[in-house]
Order: sequence, then structure tokens, then C-alpha cells
Amino acid sequence: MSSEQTIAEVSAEPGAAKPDPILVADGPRRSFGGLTAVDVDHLQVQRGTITALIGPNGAGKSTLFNVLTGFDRADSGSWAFEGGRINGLPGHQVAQRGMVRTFQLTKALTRLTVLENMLLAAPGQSGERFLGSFLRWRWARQEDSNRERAESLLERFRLAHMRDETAGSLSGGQRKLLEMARALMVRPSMVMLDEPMAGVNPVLVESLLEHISALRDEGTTVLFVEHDMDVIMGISDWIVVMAEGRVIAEGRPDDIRSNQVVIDAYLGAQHDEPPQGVESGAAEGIEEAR
Ligand SMILES: Nc1ncnc2c1ncn2[C@@H]1O[C@H](COP(=O)(O)OP(=O)(O)OP(=O)(O)O)[C@@H](O)[C@H]1O
Repeated sequence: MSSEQTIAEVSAEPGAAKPDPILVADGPRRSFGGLTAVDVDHLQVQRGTITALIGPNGAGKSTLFNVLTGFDRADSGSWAFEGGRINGLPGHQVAQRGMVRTFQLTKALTRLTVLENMLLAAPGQSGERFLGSFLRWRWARQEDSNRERAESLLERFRLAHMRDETAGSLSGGQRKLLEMARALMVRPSMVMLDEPMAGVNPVLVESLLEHISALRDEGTTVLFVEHDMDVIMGISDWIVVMAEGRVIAEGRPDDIRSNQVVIDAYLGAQHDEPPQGVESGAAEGIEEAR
């Protein structure tokens, strides 16, 4: 039975148990001063699915991403990836275990070429100066395989012709492709994408969506934060909705479209802050579907 078939049988409720979860989180909590940014009871991500993490501005989505991937420290909670506890591990160790998140290219990275960006994201980038001759030989072999993988990912993401250009010369959409390609250098079993479509033109959105579907079809689990409701409803197998730090709803796109708690959360958030941009589109998308 495929993961999609099994996810179809899961009850649409916050904290729902999944048939084959790749990630299981118990009580991740993070506050900043008096503000509780994340306070999630329980969350499971089903292996082999595309799961969207959505919610109004300030819901805690990015903070939850940061905490789970070891790029921010939780106040409490424990979580396991592929059955092994990963809370407390730094980001690079979480990535080594196969759970990798994308990052926006920093200023420093935009000065490097596209190919150099890929190679920097490869495994085994440290310790070169301490290597003995045998290890240096092995390292060289590793370099060759990293380069091969980088070249083939650049082909796949249609960036090969840009390999020697600086990353800073890429368009917004091409940068998003590069961010995704970089994440795949370590052959992750789960990728976490933070707003992969932000600022991308419609043609490249299509291309990014195809890449995300292809990852799922190859067996990679995808968890992504996104605001565009058409994208979310169109591509997700499962949707997790956060508001005010908590998971307030979970389900398939059809469950979420008609979920009054979700509609209220978006409208409530808009009431606090005047609707603008994608946020207003998001709430309208949900309202239209009622
Ligand atoms: N480093 C920080 N210091 C203080 N407050 C923070 C910090 N990071 C996040 N917050 C606060 O935590 C809350 C959750 O923020 P977070 O960025 O996780 O939400 P989000 O759902 O990702 O929002 P958006 O969709 O706008 O990106 C917000 O109120 C935010 O202001």
C-alpha cells in the first residue's frame, strides 16, 4: 500500500497518529520572552508524503521548522526522526541523519558560483587539513562523487548552464531551485522547504511544483511552509495548520478547506492585522471553498 493510500485513512484531527511516521514530535515548545511562539502537543509526519505546514502570519511555522531542524533551541519537548531522537542535536547532525531544510542563500553564498554552492552543501566538508595520505585519497574520491552529484542535480534543476556564474546573478526563481538542489546534495530522506515559492514567477512555480512532486514520487518526504493556497491545495497530501503556536487542524486538502476552525484562525488573524498580499489571498481561498 502506498503512503498516499494509508494517509487517506488517517482521521483529520490535530496530533493524528500516522501509519508510518518519519518524524514524531512530542511537545516542542519555544518562547521568546513572554511570547509563546510554538507550543505543539504532538505532531507526526507521514513518510513519503508532501505535507504542508500552513497558518496565518506569526503562527509559529518558521520557529517550529527551526526548532525541529536544530537551528533553534526549544525550551522543552522531544522529537524523533526515523525512530532516533534528534532533539538537542545541532543542525548539521540533524542533516546528516537525513532531515534537511533549505535556506535562503546568504550574501556570502551569492558571491560563489552555482557549482561552488552545490559543493559546499556536500557531505564531508570538514577536516581536510588534518588528513593523512590514505584519508586524503579517500577524500579525493569523495570530492569526485560530490562533483558528479552536483553536476547531475544542476542538470535536473536546469541550472547546469549557470554552473560557473555567481549565485547572485540567478533570478529569484532560479535561486529557489538552487536552494532545493543544495539540500539534495546529502541525499536526504526528508526535505523541509520554507516558502519555496516566495517571489517566484508563475512559470518557475510550475517547475518547482514538478520538482517537489518528483521528490515525493522518488520516496522523499517533503514538509513545506507556504502561503499560496492554490499551491498548497494542489500539491499536498496532508496539511497541518498552526495558529498562535499550536496545531489547530490537520487533514487532507478537502478536510482543511471546509474546516471552520481554520477559516476562523485566518479571519481572526486578518482582523488583528489588516489583510495584505498572500495572506488575504489565503483566507479568501479558504472562504471561497466553503
Ligand atoms: N528570534 C525571535 N525573537 C523574538 N520573537 C520571535 C523570534 N522569532 C519569532 N518570533 C515571534 O514568534 C512568533 C512566531 O513567529 P514565526 O516566524 O515562527 O511565525 P510564522 O508562522 O513563520 O510567520 P510568517 O508566516 O509570518 O513567517 C511571532 O510572534 C514572532 O514575532
